[in-house]
Amino acid sequence: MAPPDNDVLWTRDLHYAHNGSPALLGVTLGVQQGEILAVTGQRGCGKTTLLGCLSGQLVPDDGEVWFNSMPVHTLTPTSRERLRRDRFGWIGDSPQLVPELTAWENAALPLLLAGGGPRQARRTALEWLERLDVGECARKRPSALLQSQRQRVAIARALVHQPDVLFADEPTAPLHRADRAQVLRTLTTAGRSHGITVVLATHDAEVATLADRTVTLVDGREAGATDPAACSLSV
Ligand SMILES: Nc1ncnc2c1ncn2[C@@H]1O[C@H](COP(=O)(O)OP(=O)(O)OP(=O)(O)O)[C@@H](O)[C@H]1O
Repeated sequence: MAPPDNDVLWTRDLHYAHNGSPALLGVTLGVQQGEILAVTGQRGCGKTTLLGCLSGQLVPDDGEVWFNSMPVHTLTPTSRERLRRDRFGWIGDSPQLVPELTAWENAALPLLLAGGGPRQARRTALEWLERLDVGECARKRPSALLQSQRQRVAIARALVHQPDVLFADEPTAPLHRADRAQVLRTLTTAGRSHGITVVLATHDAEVATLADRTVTLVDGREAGATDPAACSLSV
């Protein structure tokens, strides 16, 4: 089944189990172009697994994932890798930077991997580092940075190539409370001004207020979604 025209991302009846332990039990949702969608729910409800399936990191056991007209669930590993590199950005709850590279080199990686010129890549990376208040760290390696600075560099790296979709899984987890609002503002402003669709997983209701829409998961299902098996038993 093809996705609705106005959804940039779309899933139908998504199921995923980690080593036999169910994490998603039939999630169906659409995300519109340029929308900021918060995925909320208690710890362990399936947020990270859902983002993993949407972004092509995980292949669902059942169900469909579409990015525009591309069936992500049937792509080869190489095509999924390319899709993730070229069209998606990812921010996790702990920054994974290349230790041998400086902050600006880390931030510029997506542009360099896409074959961009080093001078332009450096300039763009420096602009994002400035925007995220870590411009002064540009020449330092990750080991010389605070955890909160490393996370800002990771966020710059996720945005530097202006992805179509940014997946952010608890992006402010390593930040102090005072830093969170500024980083979230930068993220959402970047999303809105560059037309980037943002899918933001968080268990923090305050963070979710910055989104256009919120989907809540409960035990691997959307809150309010009913278990078809339970329905058929109850009629
Ligand atoms: N690699 C794994 N191996 C086995 N079980 C896993 C694995 N990753 C997640 N799970 C289980 O799958 C379920 C969903 O986990 P997931 O991380 O997607 O939820 P979450 O809502 O993102 O939680 P959190 O807020 O703690 O990150 C949980 O029961 C979790 O224990």
